[in-house]
Amino acid sequence: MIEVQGVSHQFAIGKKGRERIIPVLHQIDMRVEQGEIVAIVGRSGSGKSTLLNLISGYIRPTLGEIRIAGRTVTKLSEGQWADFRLGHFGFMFQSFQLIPSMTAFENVELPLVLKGIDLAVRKKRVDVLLERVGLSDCASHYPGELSGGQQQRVSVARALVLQPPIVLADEPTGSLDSDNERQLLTLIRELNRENGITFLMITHDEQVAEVAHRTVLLQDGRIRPRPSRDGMNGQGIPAAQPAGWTASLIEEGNNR
Ligand SMILES: Nc1ncnc2c1ncn2[C@@H]1O[C@H](COP(=O)(O)OP(=O)(O)OP(=O)(O)O)[C@@H](O)[C@H]1O
Repeated sequence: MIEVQGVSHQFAIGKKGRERIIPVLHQIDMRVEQGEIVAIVGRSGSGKSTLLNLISGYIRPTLGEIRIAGRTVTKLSEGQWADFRLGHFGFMFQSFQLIPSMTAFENVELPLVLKGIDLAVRKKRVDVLLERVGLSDCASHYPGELSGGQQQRVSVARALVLQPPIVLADEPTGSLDSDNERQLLTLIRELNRENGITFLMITHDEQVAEVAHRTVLLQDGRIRPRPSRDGMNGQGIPAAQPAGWTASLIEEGNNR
């Protein structure tokens, strides 16, 4: 599903002609199978966000190739990337990134509006998702009227509204207390199991890493083997057979 092959990345900072080169990632090879939950862990500055930004096409690798769902995305133009992102990724962030002047319903609906989806379909999809994340009663609330855990669940619903096969998450539980963190992790596991969604998550948090099928450790821009719970080296644990999007979350009958 996601294949990173021989990817290296360096940033150039400073004035043109007098740039300083900062090598960040070195020869990264990584595969994420459909239906896996994979956690990327590593110390601050080890290159986790850079790797996620490369996979989501916000930056291009200095060297190497990335394939997602069989497509070589490192060759896409900016415009093609924008379309590809909409069709393949949902995003979750530590800071939720909800729009404060929009209700929970409108925040979740926004990607559908941007995609030009019809009002009746939008309403049905948003209602189903808000119910799925346990927030039907809060549809008309503004983010400022919701707890941190509820805001993060709105952002999960928004990440899923275009039915992406992959969710990329950067410290998704970073600003949650332990109860809300537990609830969110349970939700992620259920969404993975019931709908076959692939999750690739950056985390500093062992609890988050524990819901993952496996963990990838980045150290100084290189992938290091990290023992997994069953004693394998963290690469290649077979993914659970995903049920697919049509299973239970969205029941419109016209999905992938
Ligand atoms: N746009 C940029 N320009 C120059 N250097 C950058 C840029 N983005 C990241 N870096 C550098 O790349 C290195 C890796 O940063 P990155 O954000 O990928 O690490 P990280 O593992 O995600 O860290 P953290 O856990 O603190 O978020 C750091 O030394 C950082 O300063």
